[in-house]
Amino acid sequence: MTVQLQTPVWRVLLGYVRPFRWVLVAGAVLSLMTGATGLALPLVVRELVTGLQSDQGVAGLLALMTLLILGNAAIGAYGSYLLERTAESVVLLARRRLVSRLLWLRVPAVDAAEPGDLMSRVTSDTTLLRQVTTGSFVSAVTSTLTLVATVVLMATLDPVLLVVTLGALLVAQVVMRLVIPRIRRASKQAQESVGIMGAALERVLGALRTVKASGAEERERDRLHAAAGDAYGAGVRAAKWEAIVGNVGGLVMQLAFITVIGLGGSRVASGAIDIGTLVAFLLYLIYLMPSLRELVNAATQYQRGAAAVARISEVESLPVETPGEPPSVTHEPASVTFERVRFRYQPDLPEVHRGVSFTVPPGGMTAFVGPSGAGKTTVFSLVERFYEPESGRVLVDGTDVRDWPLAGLRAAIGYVEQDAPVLSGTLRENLLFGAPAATPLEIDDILGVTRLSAMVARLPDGLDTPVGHRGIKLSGGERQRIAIARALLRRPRLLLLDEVTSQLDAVNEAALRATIADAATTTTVLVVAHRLSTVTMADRIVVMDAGEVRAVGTHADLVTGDPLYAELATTQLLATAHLE
Ligand SMILES: Nc1ncnc2c1ncn2[C@@H]1O[C@H](COP(=O)(O)OP(=O)(O)OP(=O)(O)O)[C@@H](O)[C@H]1O
Repeated sequence: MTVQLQTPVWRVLLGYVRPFRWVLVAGAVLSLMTGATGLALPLVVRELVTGLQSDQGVAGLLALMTLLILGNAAIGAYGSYLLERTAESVVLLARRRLVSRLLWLRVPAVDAAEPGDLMSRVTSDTTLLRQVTTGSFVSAVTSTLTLVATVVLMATLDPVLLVVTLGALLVAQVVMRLVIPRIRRASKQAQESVGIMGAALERVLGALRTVKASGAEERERDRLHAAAGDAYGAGVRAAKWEAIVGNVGGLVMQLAFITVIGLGGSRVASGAIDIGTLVAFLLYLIYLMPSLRELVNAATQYQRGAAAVARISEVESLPVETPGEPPSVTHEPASVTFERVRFRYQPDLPEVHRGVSFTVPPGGMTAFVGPSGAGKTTVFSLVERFYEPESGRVLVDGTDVRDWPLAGLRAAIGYVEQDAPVLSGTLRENLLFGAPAATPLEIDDILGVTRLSAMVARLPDGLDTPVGHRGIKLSGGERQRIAIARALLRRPRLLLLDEVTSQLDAVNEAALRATIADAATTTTVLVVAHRLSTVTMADRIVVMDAGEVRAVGTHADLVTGDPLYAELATTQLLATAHLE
């Protein structure tokens, strides 16, 4: 997925953080208070050292020190809890936003994406936002402030020693500038490899039987190992640069420490500063280190987060559907009209519909026949408005589908796809998927109609039996009938059945034909049919070939009137002769 981002990464990040700004400010203030109590300590120590030297009472100072230490710990703990909690909230927000986006993605965008990669963006990339929120934004602010305050306090103690310290800070800064872009690149690669792994996993686990039957386990393992290896390589590269940045910083500070001790010692000896001041200065130098480390950390976390944000924003910039008004409840059969519809799936692919026109009046049954690839399933996809025509119009009940509220349009339609998908969950969940408000009586009724009652009765848990991932525990015919039952339960105005009889045995097929005939009395039924027996009972047959409608008529009309149909009828449509 390569979508060019318009908004700079920090802006996108701020967008995620904005709802929590006040908690973050509170967390930052607490962090600063921790810093301030920490910074006050060396001053108290200096007084203590001076007090001890001159034999003054130091009980008060000791009590103040204890208070500062305890206060520092308590405020620090609460502050970091607040920040971590907020960071979790940012992740939650990002995940919810992504999920809300994903479910409404337009179908062409889904066609172009890898589900496993999309999944890794929701699960893995979002976790990186966690560190950015606390590790980056807040730390950057608080450690900068602490750093500045420390430096100011150091300046008041001894400007000469400060110059040495600033020199060290400058070196650390140069190193950071060199290394940080490399961390970002490595992080992006690591996240991309995780996405590739997700996609490869989804592909393999989704078709594990085929993988096994093809003996492809080892090859697929190698692909996955390679992706995992890439993620490892990129992760190690990032770790290497992070280690360099972190330790160069530490090294520079230690050198500064040694220099300050040497130089400071000689300044104490010459009487330029007293010993208490040197001790306090050294303590500040020690305090400087965590702030500096945090700043480096903030910068590296930001780079990691930036890589993740880029991947998250790519998903957020994909086109989504707007469901529109809630559907009105009517069950009248609907009409369907195609007016010179031209359509291609992608701009660089050939046309799949090359001026398709037909009209289906309300009610009755219409069969679509034609060679494989003629564009029959595409008719259904356009009626559902999964895609939009390049030119021409698709009308349902006389209204262009683009002018229908999407939710209303789809509520009017019951659609059984070619491979009749069943979702993991129980049978009941599958049946109620399209009609959550259906009553037990209606379910019973539909089970009878789709000849599922006997099968359900045989199951120990009846309707509450889990069907397995994609209904793997069901037979192909059972899956098809459940998909049909699910569509019928919606009491649709328009029923789209794509090759629903293909996997049924003769008895069930005859039963289903009766069901379809029954449905056609109250609903408009469109079927893509591969069985002659289904086609012959249709009120009208639309013969499609190479993206065009060749002929429309009844079986009797077409057998004599259309050579392609006559050929299909004798050679390609599956005849169930013994039942006819
Ligand atoms: N999502 C898609 N992206 C790109 N091309 C597609 C997509 N779906 C279908 N096609 C192409 O569009 C053409 C028509 O497909 P369609 O599924 O409408 O044919 P069909 O008549 O239903 O065929 P069959 O009887 O084999 O199911 C085919 O050449 C197919 O390769």
